[in-house]
Amino acid sequence: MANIIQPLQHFTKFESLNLGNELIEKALLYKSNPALDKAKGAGKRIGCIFLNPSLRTRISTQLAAMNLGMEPIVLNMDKEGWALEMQDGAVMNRGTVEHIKDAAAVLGSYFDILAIRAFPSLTNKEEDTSDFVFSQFVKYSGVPVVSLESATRHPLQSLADQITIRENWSGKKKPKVVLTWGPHIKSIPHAVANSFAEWTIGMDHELTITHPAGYELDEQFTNGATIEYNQSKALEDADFVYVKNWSSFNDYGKIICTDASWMLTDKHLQHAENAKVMHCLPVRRNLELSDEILDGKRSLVQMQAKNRIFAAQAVISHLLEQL
Ligand SMILES: NCCC[C@H](NC(=O)CCC(=O)O)C(=O)O
Ligand SMILES: NC(=O)OP(=O)(O)O
Repeated sequence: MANIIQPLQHFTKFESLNLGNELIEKALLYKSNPALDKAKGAGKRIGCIFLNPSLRTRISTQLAAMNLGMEPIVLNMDKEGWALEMQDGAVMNRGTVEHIKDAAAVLGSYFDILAIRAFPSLTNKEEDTSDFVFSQFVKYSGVPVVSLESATRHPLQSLADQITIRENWSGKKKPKVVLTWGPHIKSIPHAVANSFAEWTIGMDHELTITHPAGYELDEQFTNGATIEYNQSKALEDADFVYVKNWSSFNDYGKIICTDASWMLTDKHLQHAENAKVMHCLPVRRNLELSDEILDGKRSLVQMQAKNRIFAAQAVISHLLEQL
């Protein structure tokens, strides 16, 4: 394949329009021929470390690595690893068994690339917004690190989402993309919403974000988007509607609205006839998003999930070129 345009040390966030386009094109090439670079990662290993549950990210990242001839090894660190100590200088005379600086350095010595999932606590805003846990792995492992969803971002999901938008848009104008908050019963992280906004704006689409008052996201991710508190107004003439719950960012981690009328149904899209609907999954059916939408023609959710393989393959391939 062609030489890389923009080098990348770690894959943790949106970097540039150029790199975004390069990764989307690479992913689409892999989608049409998954075995295109099947010898590229021969003799190399990727460690996929999960501190939280996962279906798509866990499997798609392994498939992506295998398509490149790499060997993936998964560690469910939350269940199978030792309890990790994160604080520098801690006297470890309580529950934690192993310091992150020791564990991350060991993992770095075992693998050529590390991939880490580390969700936020949703109770400690400062630690979460600085991506403290994820950053410790980056700091101490000494190898390229891929985010499998950190406290603040989910870039492999966002890349798969942008690939899906690219495949489903042939209009001449910029597509109108709407990110709409949907109800949920639990406190949910901001990472998917932050990252989707960051990538959608970065890829130069028109983004409108709609949510109840009090659900404003961290502005560093939404600068450049239109914020519209009236959901029906926001949805008018939408080309893509991304549904996602997140907890309050200002009143950190709190649920401040449970209004069921925010759940997206076909009726909400009466002024957006051609709108396609997206969700990262897992989705709480008939709470966040109705069955009629998820099982209907508008839904892109299965395509998004499939594209996770090729998003990961493009990213791992890019990193392999720099090893
Ligand atoms: N990785 C994709 C989404 C992960 C997470 N969802 C969740 O925690 C759902 C949990 C539940 O529905 O009980 C989120 O939205 O950030
Ligand atoms: N969309 C997504 O990241 O799914 P998992 O949490 O199942 O990996």
